[in-house]
Amino acid sequence: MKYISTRGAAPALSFEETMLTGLARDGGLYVPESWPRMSRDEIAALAGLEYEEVAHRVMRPFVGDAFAEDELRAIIADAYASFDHPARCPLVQIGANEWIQELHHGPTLAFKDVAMQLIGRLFQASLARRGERVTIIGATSGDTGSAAIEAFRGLDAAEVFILFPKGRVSEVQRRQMTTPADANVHALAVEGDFDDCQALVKAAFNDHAFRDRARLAAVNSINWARVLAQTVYYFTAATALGAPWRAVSFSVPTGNFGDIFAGYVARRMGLPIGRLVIATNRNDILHRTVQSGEHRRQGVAPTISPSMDIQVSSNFERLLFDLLDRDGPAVARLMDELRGQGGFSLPQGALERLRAEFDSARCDEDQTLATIADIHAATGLVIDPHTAVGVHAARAARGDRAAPMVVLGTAHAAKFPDAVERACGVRPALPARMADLFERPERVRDLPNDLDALRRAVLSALEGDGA
Ligand SMILES: Cc1ncc(COP(=O)(O)O)c(C=O)c1O
Ligand SMILES: N[C@@H](CCOP(=O)(O)O)C(=O)O
Repeated sequence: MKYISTRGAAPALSFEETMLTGLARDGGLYVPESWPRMSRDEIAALAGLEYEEVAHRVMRPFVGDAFAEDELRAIIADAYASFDHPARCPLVQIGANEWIQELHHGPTLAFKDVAMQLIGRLFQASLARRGERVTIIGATSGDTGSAAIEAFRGLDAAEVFILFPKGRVSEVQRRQMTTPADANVHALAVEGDFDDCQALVKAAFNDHAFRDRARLAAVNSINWARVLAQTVYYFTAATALGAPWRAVSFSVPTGNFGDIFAGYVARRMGLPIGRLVIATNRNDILHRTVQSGEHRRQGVAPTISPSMDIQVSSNFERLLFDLLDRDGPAVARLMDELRGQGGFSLPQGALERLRAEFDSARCDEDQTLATIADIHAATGLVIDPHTAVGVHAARAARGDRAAPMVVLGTAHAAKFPDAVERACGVRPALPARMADLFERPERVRDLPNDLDALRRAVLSALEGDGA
């Protein structure tokens, strides 16, 4: 399998090269040159298998011969051994034919661990084989950062720089990033919002001299391997609920559009997904795009679901590539408009295709709090605000009640204790292994929203100069 850039002007790469490269050198995102299909029988055969076996069968066609059969199996097994639930991503019923898929059973209590635990190990194997070292720079609105740090901390082959928006992540999220003592981990608090952090990361990749000097690598969903690993749980949930013999719908709390794009990939592979609901908080660029065809960013508003406080949804570019019949130069023109003029209008055909693939709904702050309270009262479950946005959207866009609706439960409530307590009166506790999080010393450096400052911070850490 080869991977091509959404902007059409970078060389095609193998899976391993794509994973190690991150952003394409023309500024685009890598996607598979075609979507591998699974037959009905192959999908039916996934029902009841261990999560690890499903992961292997779903990902294998994308990985090609980059990793030997046994090596890939061993890496997958090791990655998910770090999860605290035997099903890895279990389903919990919350209503009539309505389910939450809990994706928070990994080490940092958010869905990011599902992919990050795997790609940390894939990177390690690959870099060891090649005798290479990389510098990871990542942007986070709270969860990617801690998952990346957990997956790469202490590794000789990677130096990790995580940019988070200062004052705009929860205290638990911040401490998860600032308390690891490993020398290869650098937490950077940026004066700005998540979009600023992500723009800085992309700008650093687009400075080719710096990128090559520091040997940059990406672990955001810029990296195709992240999205790929996230397609697996759509298969485990859907086959547990009757696919491929009936369609199963998903509601996905959405920010950077990576998690829901993984659902779109599963559908392209043949999984019968009914509705795919984009669930947004007040930062609703994606909902507005589906409603109006205008993809136009506004300022980022802080919310109680901070990990979704995003207005430039990176992976929308991957979808756009398909919506525009894989016309790279056309994607590049629209992305230039987004950067230069703050937005663009979807061409008519593209809007119709978008609406054929996705539903959308927006959830404001009061609705988020009310949903946490409702679910707690009805089921005793304590859900986090991002998951609540997903539940609200699922109910708003439900459609055929005979089709199971799965809400992706993207984080553990204990990451957002203040909002959750306000909503339902219960203050969710961190697991025992994290009980001393608030006593651990923090290590963090402030960073202005400035590319030059980022380059200096990275080079001074790597080379002891340039500061
Ligand atoms: C808890 C949580 N929910 C939802 C999202 C949105 O996911 P995505 O950015 O893949 O759309 C994020 C951030 O990515 C998150 O951390
Ligand atoms: N919500 C994310 C934002 C980054 O998303 P990614 O999937 O591109 O890494 C976060 O919590 O950091």
